[in-house]
Amino acid sequence: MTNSIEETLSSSIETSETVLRADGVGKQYGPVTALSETSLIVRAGEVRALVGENGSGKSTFVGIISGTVVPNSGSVSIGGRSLTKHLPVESQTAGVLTVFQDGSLLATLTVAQNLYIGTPAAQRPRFGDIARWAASKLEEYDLDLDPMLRVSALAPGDRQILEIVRAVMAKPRLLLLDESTSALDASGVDRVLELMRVAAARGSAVLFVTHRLSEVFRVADTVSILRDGRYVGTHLAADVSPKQIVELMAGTRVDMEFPPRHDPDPDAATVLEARDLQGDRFGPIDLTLRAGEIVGLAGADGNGQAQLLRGLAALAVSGGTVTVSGNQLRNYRQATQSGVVFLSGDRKDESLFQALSIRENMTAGVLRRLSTAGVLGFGRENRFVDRQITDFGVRLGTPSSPPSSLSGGNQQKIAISKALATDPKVFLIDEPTQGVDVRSRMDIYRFLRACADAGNTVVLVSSDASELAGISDRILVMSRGRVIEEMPGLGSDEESIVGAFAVESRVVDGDGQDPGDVLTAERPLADDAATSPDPRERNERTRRSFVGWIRDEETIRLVVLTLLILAIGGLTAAQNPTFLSELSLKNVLLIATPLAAVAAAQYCVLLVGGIDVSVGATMSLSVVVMSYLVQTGGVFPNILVAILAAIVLGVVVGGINAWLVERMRLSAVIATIATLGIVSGVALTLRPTPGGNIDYTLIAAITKTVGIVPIALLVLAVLIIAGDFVLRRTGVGLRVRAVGINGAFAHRLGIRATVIRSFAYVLCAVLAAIAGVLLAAQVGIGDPSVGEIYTLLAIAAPVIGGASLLGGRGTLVGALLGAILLALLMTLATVLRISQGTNLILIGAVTLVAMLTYVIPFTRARNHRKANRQA
Ligand SMILES: Nc1ncnc2c1ncn2[C@@H]1O[C@H](COP(=O)(O)OP(=O)(O)OP(=O)(O)O)[C@@H](O)[C@H]1O
Repeated sequence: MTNSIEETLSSSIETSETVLRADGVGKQYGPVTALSETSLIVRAGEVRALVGENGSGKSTFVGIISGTVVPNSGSVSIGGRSLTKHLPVESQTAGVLTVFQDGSLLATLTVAQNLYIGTPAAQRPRFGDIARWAASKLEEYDLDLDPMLRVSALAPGDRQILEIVRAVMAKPRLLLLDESTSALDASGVDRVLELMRVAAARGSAVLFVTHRLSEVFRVADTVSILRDGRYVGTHLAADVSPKQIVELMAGTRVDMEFPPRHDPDPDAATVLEARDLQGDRFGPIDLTLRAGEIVGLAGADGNGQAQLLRGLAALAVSGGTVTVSGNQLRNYRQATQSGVVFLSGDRKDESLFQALSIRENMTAGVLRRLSTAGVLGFGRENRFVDRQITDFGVRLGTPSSPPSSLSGGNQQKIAISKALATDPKVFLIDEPTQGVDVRSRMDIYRFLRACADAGNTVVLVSSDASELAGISDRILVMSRGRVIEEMPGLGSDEESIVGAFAVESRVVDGDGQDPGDVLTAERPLADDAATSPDPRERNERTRRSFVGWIRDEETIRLVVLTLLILAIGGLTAAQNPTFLSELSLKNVLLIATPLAAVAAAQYCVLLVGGIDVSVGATMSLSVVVMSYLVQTGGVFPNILVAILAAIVLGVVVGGINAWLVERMRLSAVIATIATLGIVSGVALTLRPTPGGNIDYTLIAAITKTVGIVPIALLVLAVLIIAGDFVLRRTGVGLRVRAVGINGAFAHRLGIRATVIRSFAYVLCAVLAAIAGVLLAAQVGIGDPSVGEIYTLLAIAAPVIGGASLLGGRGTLVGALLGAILLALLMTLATVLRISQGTNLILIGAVTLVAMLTYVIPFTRARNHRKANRQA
């Protein structure tokens, strides 16, 4: 075998254009060398596999090429164009599209919006045409998905394929796939390999990372190997065997035998018994698990295997019983007390505590064992952690780092070691070797077998049928949420397992039975709903078209909020008819004007996932500045000068906030609390006590009304509606919302998330300073603390209007209505002659009612949808 890539490849891919050239690239994370001196060339039309053990630097290499990781050394060029900025947008412009290990689909956006946002700008349709465009693309790639469906409603396998289709359909120069088949079953893998072939046939260079070596031999022309962050070599796939590749990856001989199985013992003690068990997408199911056995759950993706596994841990169960050693389980707490441990396939959100260190994650389940009289023994803890790291072959920098510093496979090893350390009686594990290299996979199989041999039971779900065949004593094949066949593990193989659920599909296709009875491998449960003639399905469609008619949930919120304002107004008028007088209503709207401006300001940062608690102080400072600049008899008693000064003030304060949050990486709350202090201090220094009369021309201009509505509020309303139009009906708006939904994913998609967030902070401060101008006209004097009460009101108003502190949600109009509602409530003390205290209680209570009004119906609607899907 040769290590010279050029000589090896020139014979096969011959004279094709060089697409990717990486020369000596390296990356260091503190003491960890993730990648060193790696040089690769990939040509047009070539499918290259990149393999290596966990932590060998594959994702780092993919990250460098796609612009998400900045290398410490070396150079990269795409199609002859050097990458110098190392940003996703630069790589994408050069023609690189990447499907990342943990994805980059935005769950709360629709399929169509996700397709749009991940497609290079030059190939995107007009924003108004995205539904039709997406439908035609989905049809072209034979993907049976509703373009208007939210991605969160898709099965994991469908998400993975959607993401790959999105990249392939853009015909990139270089297609990068980082473990893109890890959650796919056999038919899903077939599709992805086919998509790679299509991309290569069209002239793309394809580089894919995988731990499934069978894929290398099915699709790759060439294979490059990394070991411990170093480039080992590149070979023609036809010239090497799986065993050779494994040994090149490990640098040593590797035993690839599954651990030996014993004959099943029918007299072994029952450990877990499930009767009529049912829940989301599965059941009713009867199951008996015995001591010493490993049971595999097989089936096409989305047929209830993962849900049944959760059900056995008493999670999300809607009926039936689970009994462990005679104790009936009512919840997961009881399950864990009875020795049941469930390890989810979602290691990022459910298996590891991301905020804790690797060490804390490893010891979380065994603290009692490592403690004396409730005090953790450091020596014992260190010895335990060191042993686990060695036993599970974890490659890491230091155990005090967070799990995010580990490669994907090493995170999985930590998750498994953490679960096994608790000596589970029943170990329920979803995708145990997802993202794990071949050698470590064998180690994990041995650990699972040892767990069973100790008299416990292991149940695993895996999309890899050969894994189930190799490790399981019994295999339960599931279809449409039921167990349709049981087969012994011994003697089974990938073909016989996949054949068991594929037969179901042939039966349906062949004799035309009701497709609702049996789920096909091609049409899993989640998609099945789209074509089923079930009456509940019709209800769901009617509901969807109703929601479509009134646009969406955000619109429902606006309607509810308007009704709430009218109801409170009506009740107040019934108590005190003078409330409906022109003067009284005008008063409410005047109070609402600066509040609406600062609420819109706050919404700008909330939308992109930030928060600015300095807005009230900025308003105060703006009022103080106005009291000098546009005071009676002053030099510039002019509204334009006032606005200009507010813009300058806002740019300075917002610029500082943006710098602290985006550049210095301070938490938004902490950073803006600091600016709140500084800005308040400046206001107090300029005007230690209230003083300086604001010029009447400014007051008159700002408090002028048309009927009962202040002109300033009308102008604001027009700007707010225009803002919402841009945010919800244009591609620019979608990209801004994407930053709030998931900033990291938006960055991967080539969206300049940092620039957008920085701009949001500046815009927020500018609007807050303008709100200060509006307030100055109302208070008429330079009061240095007049803005204080707006600090919290500015957050409450947009949140009442549907914004989320987590970003990406709500509308500007919602913030406006929230401000009007709060202004209305603030006037009640005078109108209803109630005490300030009672008024505050009322404001709090109505705010809560407003929020609950949204939450309850939507939670019900969600449950209703879920129930329909389960049916
Ligand atoms: N952000 C980070 N901070 C610190 N160390 C990191 C970081 N990202 C990766 N590493 C380290 O760099 C090394 C290479 O990681 P990388 O993710 O490239 O490996 P990989 O080959 O893709 O592994 P896997 O197959 O498990 O996904 C690992 O040891 C990992 O712990």
